[in-house]
Amino acid sequence: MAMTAAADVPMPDLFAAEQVITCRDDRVGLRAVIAIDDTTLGPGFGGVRWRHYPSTAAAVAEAQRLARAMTLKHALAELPYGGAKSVLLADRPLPDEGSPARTALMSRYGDFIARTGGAYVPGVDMGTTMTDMQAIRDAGARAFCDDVDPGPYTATGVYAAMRAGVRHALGRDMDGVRVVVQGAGHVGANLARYAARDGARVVVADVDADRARSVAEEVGGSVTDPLSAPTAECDVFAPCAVARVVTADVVAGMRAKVVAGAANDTLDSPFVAELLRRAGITYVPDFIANAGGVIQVHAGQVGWSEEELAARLERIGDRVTAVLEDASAAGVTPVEAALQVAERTLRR
Ligand SMILES: NC(=O)c1ccc[n+]([C@@H]2O[C@H](COP(=O)([O-])OP(=O)(O)OC[C@H]3O[C@@H](n4cnc5c(N)ncnc54)[C@H](O)[C@@H]3O)[C@@H](O)[C@H]2O)c1
Repeated sequence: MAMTAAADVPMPDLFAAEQVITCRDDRVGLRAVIAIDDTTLGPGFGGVRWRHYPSTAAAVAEAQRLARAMTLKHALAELPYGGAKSVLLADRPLPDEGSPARTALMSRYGDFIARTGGAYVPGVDMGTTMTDMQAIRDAGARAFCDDVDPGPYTATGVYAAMRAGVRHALGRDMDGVRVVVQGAGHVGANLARYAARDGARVVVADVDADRARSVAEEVGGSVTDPLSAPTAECDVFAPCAVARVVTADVVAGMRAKVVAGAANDTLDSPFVAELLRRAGITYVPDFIANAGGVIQVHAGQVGWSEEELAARLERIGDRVTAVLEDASAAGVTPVEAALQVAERTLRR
């Protein structure tokens, strides 16, 4: 995810989402935007992001874009949730976690969320924590705040997606496949472990050199520098760090045959999907591959056993196979094929 403020943007079409709600309370320093993209499949579930935005328009645009992505993610993961997201505008330094000022702000935000009558269900996203969700819940709103790190579940789903991509593109299993993992964090480190366990040759890139080295040593792999990771010599590039790393320039120099990772918004623009297709590189859409975290949240809500959860995570691989086959048959990008599946699910 981009950590810098997005460039300023024009105010988006507010009617592109089912509902866009602004919330303000100067007494606690709250300014927020809730975007509920689509509730066809259920209540709009999506995290609360807290960061600085250059303008209200930029905040609304990000909330709407991320809410749409959640709609697609839930539809493709066959989860009974709609898509939503909210952003808190960090106009001044954030109160410390657990401080009375932060609790007051989150509690007030919980009042606003409760007013949606359950149409918006928040969870943790960049800048917010389980403690924040608890304060929102204490104010009477529904919020997902199980104290479980979703990273390993997301990694399990991404790995199922990667195996499906490799099978489709290269007709082989993971033994001996060269995988570059960009970002050795909660998802990437686990992904590296899973791939290495199956005999893949793993290369790790992270801006935190110590972290990259330690994960590489653990999995018997090697390290490459973060800047050249997307174009490194390999079979699979797995972006698990920041957004929009696959640009037109990267595609021109890319040597991987498969791109499969966790990073939301992996592609710099929709057209990059077409460039990848033309270059013969199989792109596994991020919003299918990285659904393991939300699947785990749902498992906690409905009480799935670990076995049931594991089976649901593996199903991500089946979905990837179906989408890649559809895309090949129709001569379209996997993103287009996936959007068609989502549209069919939403119109059912
Ligand atoms: N955690 C989840 O369950 C989950 C679910 C869906 C999507 N995602 C997405 O997956 C990605 C990884 O998530 P995470 O939870 O592992 O994050 P994380 O913060 O735990 O790890 C990210 C890692 O990337 C490294 N990094 C940052 N910038 C980098 C760069 N330019 N090049 C190389 N390394 C860089 C960081 O040092 C860190 O080690 C994010 O884009 C996130 O939005 C995560």
